[in-house]
Amino acid sequence: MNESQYSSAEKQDNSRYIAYRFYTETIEVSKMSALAFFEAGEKAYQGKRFYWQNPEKTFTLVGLGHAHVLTISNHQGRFEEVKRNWQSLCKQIVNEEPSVEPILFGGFSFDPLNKANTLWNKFPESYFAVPTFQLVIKSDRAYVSIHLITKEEDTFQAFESLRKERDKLIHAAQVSEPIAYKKPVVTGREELKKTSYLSSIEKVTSIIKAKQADKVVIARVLRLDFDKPLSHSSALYQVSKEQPESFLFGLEADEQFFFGATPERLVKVEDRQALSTCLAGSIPRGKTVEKDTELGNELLNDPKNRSEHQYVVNMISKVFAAHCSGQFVPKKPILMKVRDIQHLYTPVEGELKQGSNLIDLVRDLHPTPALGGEPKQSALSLIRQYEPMNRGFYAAPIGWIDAKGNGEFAVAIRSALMDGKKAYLYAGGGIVEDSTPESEYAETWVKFRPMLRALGGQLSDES
Ligand SMILES: C=C(O[C@H]1C=CC=C(C(=O)O)[C@@H]1O)C(=O)O
Ligand SMILES: [Mg+2]
Repeated sequence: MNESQYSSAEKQDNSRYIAYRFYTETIEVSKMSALAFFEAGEKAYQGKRFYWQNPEKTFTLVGLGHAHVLTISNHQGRFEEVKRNWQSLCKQIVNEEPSVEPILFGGFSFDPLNKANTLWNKFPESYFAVPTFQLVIKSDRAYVSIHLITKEEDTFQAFESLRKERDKLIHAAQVSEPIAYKKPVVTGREELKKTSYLSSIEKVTSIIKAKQADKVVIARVLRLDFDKPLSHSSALYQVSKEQPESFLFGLEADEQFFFGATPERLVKVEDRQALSTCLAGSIPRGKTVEKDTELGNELLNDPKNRSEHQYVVNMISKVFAAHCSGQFVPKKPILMKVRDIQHLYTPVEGELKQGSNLIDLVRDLHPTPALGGEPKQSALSLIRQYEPMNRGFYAAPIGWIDAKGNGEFAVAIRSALMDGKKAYLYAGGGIVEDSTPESEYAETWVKFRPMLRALGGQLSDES
């Protein structure tokens, strides 16, 4: 990404935004396919698009073009800066009561202090954008907004041409034929640094046994090669078919594309009600109802998985106690079943205290011990030391916040980075005292499955 194209938030103080005016205009349109709208922006906005849909499918969001970008490289204050910059920008919104709130979408990298070689060269360590064209589909109604953030006083011409462009995009999305996406053709598949991954589990397990940490999540990468570059809308389409009951997300940074279908919510805030998800502890689905129930019960009663899970519950409860009142945490986990895997699941709820907001929760929750470990700082430094890669945005917070402070962030797992004719798939697992490299390795295969099927990368003996 060419830095000079973007305003670096490091240089921005609040006063800087006073010169800006933030114009927004929304129209309601006939319901259309969100993916068709994303696809309609392929030529003009590739590299500057995003896609989001919640698991309930009650909220879909697509962004085309950048009305404003926040890239932050001050890793210590990155959450604060995003929060402050977004709040300042929202103060410049010209419209009194926009019918749809403008939205900031993006994410934070997993660990900006990890200096290992990175594949994520187009992704800044914090990367958020206000889209030029924003499609929101909620309660079965569709809205398209134009956002224009400018210092110019006279916006008449600029707005007129944006309206023309908006109408073209809507038309293209509404009249397009349903796209018959084909499965990509995989020409190669490689497990990167498999030996280092296996030995890092052994090493970390012995560190945990020596009581130097309680839990550490270790992950690995699988590379797929294709005969030609994949279209990003096709990648989203394929993965949505493989794991429909998840958050579906996609974020472009120039020619790189990060996407996935994750079952894990980091945190959602709606009218000051906060909701987080403890999701850790895994077992495959059974082929029959009986086998599936048996495996589910095994997971619910397995001490290793219950301990993996409990670290997450304790940590999220602590963060909620600091930011919320009236928090509710069920005493025992239940099962979350997605297509290939069952997880232990505990929802945590509370009401935001005065002075706390969504980004504060993201800052303090990330990474939960479902992705980092316990204690947090020791786990992060063990990951830096032993995990043979740079996670980039894998396992990191990705999501949106609107001008009223409502929004939702997911944990970007079950995901892949697409880069031309290559895709890098990520999966990991929680290492506790009684983990073994073989069973963790097997667990990552189950986690890779939906993405592998989506991209046509499974071998013939893998379902
Ligand atoms: C780290 C991943 O999953 C986390 C989320 C749910 C269950 C997990 C587990 O059982 O190990 C992991 O903590 C991943 O999918 O890459
Ligand atoms: Mg696990």
